[in-house]
Amino acid sequence: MPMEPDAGPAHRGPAVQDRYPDDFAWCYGCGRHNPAGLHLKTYPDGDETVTVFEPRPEHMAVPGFVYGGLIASLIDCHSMATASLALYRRDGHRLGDPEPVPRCVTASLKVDYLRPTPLGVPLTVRGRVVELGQRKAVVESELYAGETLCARGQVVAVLAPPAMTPGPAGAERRPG
Ligand SMILES: CCCCC/C=C\C/C=C\C/C=C\C/C=C\CCCC(=O)SCCNC(=O)CCNC(=O)[C@H](O)C(C)(C)COP(=O)(O)OP(=O)(O)OC[C@H]1O[C@@H](n2cnc3c(N)ncnc32)[C@H](O)[C@@H]1OP(=O)(O)O
Repeated sequence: MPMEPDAGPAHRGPAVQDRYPDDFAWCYGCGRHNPAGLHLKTYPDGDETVTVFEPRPEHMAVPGFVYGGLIASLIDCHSMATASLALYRRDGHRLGDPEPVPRCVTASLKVDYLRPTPLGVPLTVRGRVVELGQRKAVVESELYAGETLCARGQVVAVLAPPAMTPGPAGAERRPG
């Protein structure tokens, strides 16, 4: 069966973050060029998106449990990618097209921590767009440890305005 270019991880298609423009691929949470970053990867899954990330021991809040700031980062980056993909598709593209995926910035990030999130297991975040505007998307993302819903985020993403140009090239883009 031919591989669908817009398919999820089971189909080994590109992640949204693989298709961001190079200048906008330095984010700590998901930038493919940031050697010290988390390298989160978001894949389409029907009308939703999915990512899987296994926190490392240093991501702890207290022994055995994940730091809430990390959870917020996963929800943030996954929701930004979910919004970017929705705007890309709205413009008639499919992931895998040669045009880069547009970049969004976080206007608002709200996280509800519903249950303690255990360390030592992969976390799955599923996202979906609940409102799509011309330059804005509202995304809801849910974070699971196994079958347990541990956190829920509501995120407002705004397309980076064309006037927003990246900072100067050089050392400040190359941490460490
Ligand atoms: C890194 C960000 C800043 C650096 C900029 C320089 C260059 C970068 C260029 C592109 C970005 C590339 C890569 C980004 C990398 C990583 C991203 C990962 C995620 C992050 O780590 S990113 C950092 C934290 N992020 C910020 O640093 C944003 C600071 N901020 C702003 O730059 C403005 O604030 C902005 C652009 C968000 C909006 O400003 P704006 O003037 O363009 O748009 P406007 O006000 O018209 O809002 C349009 C619609 O969004 C709604 N809206 C706005 N704010 C809202 C809020 N707080 N709550 C609910 N809704 C809100 C309005 O209600 C309206 O909705 P509606 O269309 O329905 O009326």
